[in-house]
Amino acid sequence: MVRYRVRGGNALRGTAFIQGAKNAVLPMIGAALLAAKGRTVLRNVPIIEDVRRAVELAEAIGAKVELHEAERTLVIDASTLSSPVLPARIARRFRGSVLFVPALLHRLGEAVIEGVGGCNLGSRNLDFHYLGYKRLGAAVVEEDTVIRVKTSGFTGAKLYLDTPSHTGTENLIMAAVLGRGTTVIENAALEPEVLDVIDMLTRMGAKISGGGTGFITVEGVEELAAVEHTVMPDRLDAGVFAMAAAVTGGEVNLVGAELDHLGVVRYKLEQMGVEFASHGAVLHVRRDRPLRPINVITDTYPGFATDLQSPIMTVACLADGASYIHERIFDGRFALASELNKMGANIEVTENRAVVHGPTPLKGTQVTAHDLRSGIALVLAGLIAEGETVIESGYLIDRGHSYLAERMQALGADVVQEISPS
Ligand SMILES: CC(=O)N[C@H]1[C@@H](OP(=O)(O)OP(=O)(O)OC[C@H]2O[C@@H](n3ccc(=O)[nH]c3=O)[C@H](O)[C@@H]2O)O[C@H](CO)[C@@H](O)[C@@H]1O
Ligand SMILES: C=C(OP(=O)(O)O)C(=O)O
Repeated sequence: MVRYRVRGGNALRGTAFIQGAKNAVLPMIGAALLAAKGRTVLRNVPIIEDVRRAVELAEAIGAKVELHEAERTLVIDASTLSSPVLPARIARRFRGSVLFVPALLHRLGEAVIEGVGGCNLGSRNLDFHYLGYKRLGAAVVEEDTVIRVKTSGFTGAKLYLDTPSHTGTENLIMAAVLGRGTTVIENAALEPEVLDVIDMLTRMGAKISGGGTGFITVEGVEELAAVEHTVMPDRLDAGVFAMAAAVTGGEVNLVGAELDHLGVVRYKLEQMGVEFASHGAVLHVRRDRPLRPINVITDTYPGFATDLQSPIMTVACLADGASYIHERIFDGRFALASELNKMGANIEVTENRAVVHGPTPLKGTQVTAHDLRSGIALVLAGLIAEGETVIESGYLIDRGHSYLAERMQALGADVVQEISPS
């Protein structure tokens, strides 16, 4: 059992190093498995639980993987891929497991999906993935809780997504890259992580155009080579550290953070009174005035990232007036509200809308992280609460944020990770 203990009251000051992006490295591990020869080297890998699960899953299907934690480097040899089964005991622990399917289909002609994990945010369908595989020439059979996908080779087709799914776009691109002929994907996701994955696949030899336009064309190629690639910075980690400075009235330098990747999140924080200044690869963030309330509507990139909706709910608890939050991506992403209310917040939730009545002083208590981002949002609440906040399960936070306690402590925060036998 992992828990975080946070004692509030310190304004954060100093330098934080932004980790590599979870939502880029996971599809990149899936992409590395497409290379039948050679060794892929991924740099700037975040040392998070999801990466550890991805390593276990890659090993379970026969790849040889080395995770060099101190060097934040993964070395992947996928030439030995041998099993099409994505075992439930690993795959159900993280969402990124779904990104291994295209490589299994190309390399072994079959993928057996015993389950897919990820944050519990309401319905998280995969129909766009399966419909896409079918249009490209696969058979998809559902047997109880197991889904079997089989193909004797993909042929290019015209695909569309009802909404621009992040992993859906990545998976259909990875399905098309080694297919015969041309595939067009309409209404594709625009997230920076998707573009970084396209960049890596392109260097592997894939022919992909239109990334970032919503309309992607893929010309199939015969084979892909193993390459070295540096994972982009994690915009969600950067957003969280910016909000940690915001809630505590602090001033931090975020090394490696890209202001452009924050999209609308940047403008919403500025409206609240947070200041940003880019100095090359260092993003300076500070807040030295009362926070103003805000309206947030989550959307796909460059809209307000749903993964930062929970953290900004904590920031809104400090704002002088009522903030409105409309969650449009997931139908069950407000479990945080009742946890913040236990700490003294005043948040009303009606379906997918929340009103945060600020400012309310927060008091430390025992709270539950229902998912990764509600967990980190409770850490932010702990930073400004009176007394001690204890957050369980810390594992969910560790799924997506590396060395959290150490990086917070370097800024002067009192955050401790505690591991005890469960
Ligand atoms: C590993 C990873 O990259 N995770 C991210 C990814 O998740 P993920 O890729 O799972 O999220 P999607 O973009 O696919 O899902 C967004 C919405 O589309 C719906 N949908 C999606 C696919 C599908 O086939 N059918 C369907 O209806 C989902 O139910 C959900 O309501 O994007 C999310 C939205 O930015 C982020 O919160 C996650 O951090
Ligand atoms: C929803 C998230 O992740 P996943 O898709 O991996 O569950 C997240 O990172 O907030």
